Amino acid sequence: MASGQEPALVCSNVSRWFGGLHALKGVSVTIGRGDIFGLVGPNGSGKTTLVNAITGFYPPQEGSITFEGRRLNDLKPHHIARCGIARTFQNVALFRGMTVLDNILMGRHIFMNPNPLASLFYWWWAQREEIAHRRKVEEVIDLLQLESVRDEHVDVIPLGLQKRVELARALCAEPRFLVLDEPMAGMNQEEKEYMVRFILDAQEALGLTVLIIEHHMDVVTAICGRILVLNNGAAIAEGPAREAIADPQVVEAYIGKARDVA
Ligand SMILES: Nc1ncnc2c1ncn2[C@@H]1O[C@H](COP(=O)(O)OP(=O)(O)OP(=O)(O)O)[C@@H](O)[C@H]1O
Repeated sequence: MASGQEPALVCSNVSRWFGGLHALKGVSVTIGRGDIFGLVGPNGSGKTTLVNAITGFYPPQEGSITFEGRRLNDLKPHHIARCGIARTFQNVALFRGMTVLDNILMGRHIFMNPNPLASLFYWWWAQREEIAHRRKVEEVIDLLQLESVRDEHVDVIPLGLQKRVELARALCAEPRFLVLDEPMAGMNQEEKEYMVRFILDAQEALGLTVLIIEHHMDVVTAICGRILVLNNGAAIAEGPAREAIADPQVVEAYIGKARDVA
């Protein structure tokens, strides 16, 4: 984090085990407000596990995670979402059989307060709430240029667009901190370039802090200020993207994995 910058998220000595597997080994990192921060490492190095710890899916068993000064360790994922953290998933996790519009609208669920009695007596209030949700959804559809597919079923649109719909759904939760788990996975070059543009546009327009897991190093160096590199659950390098990627330990971690696979 740059000196004088305010921290958004602080992980201190975060550890997580799955049975006998030590998947995160005392990882510490501070992410500054407004940064696009990269999380990098070979397959199985613990990137998604760290994201799952931050978002409450698999809370850390040791260490602490704070967001804007508030401890997240004991909060459920939906409470963490209400604190202002939204995420997308490594494998597209959209509601099949539903349209693009309905999927994006689901991003508003953290603000919905389903109380049938209140809705009956205060129909005008419920209606006003519905209009506010729709307005936010339309804003995001505009920002991510999804107008032409809004009424399509998500099952029939290309993967690149499905990933953009997931991003739209996350943005509808009005996060201040956005976690993207491999948003470019499976995309061709053109789709990747579009996605990079939309992430940068969203970050700038909405003043977000972004944590992004990414395997494409060209993307990492293009959009991330700082990165953390994990290997076998441990942090092996942290710093400005180009410098950290060139660190001999990082080069060895990637070459070592390639050797194991060959
Ligand atoms: N829910 C789980 N139950 C058991 N083991 C898990 C679970 N989640 C992750 N792991 C294990 O923890 C280790 C780290 O996995 P993780 O998914 O965090 O790696 P990653 O760096 O995100 O990998 P990739 O780049 O392949 O997505 C792996 O050995 C994985 O098999």
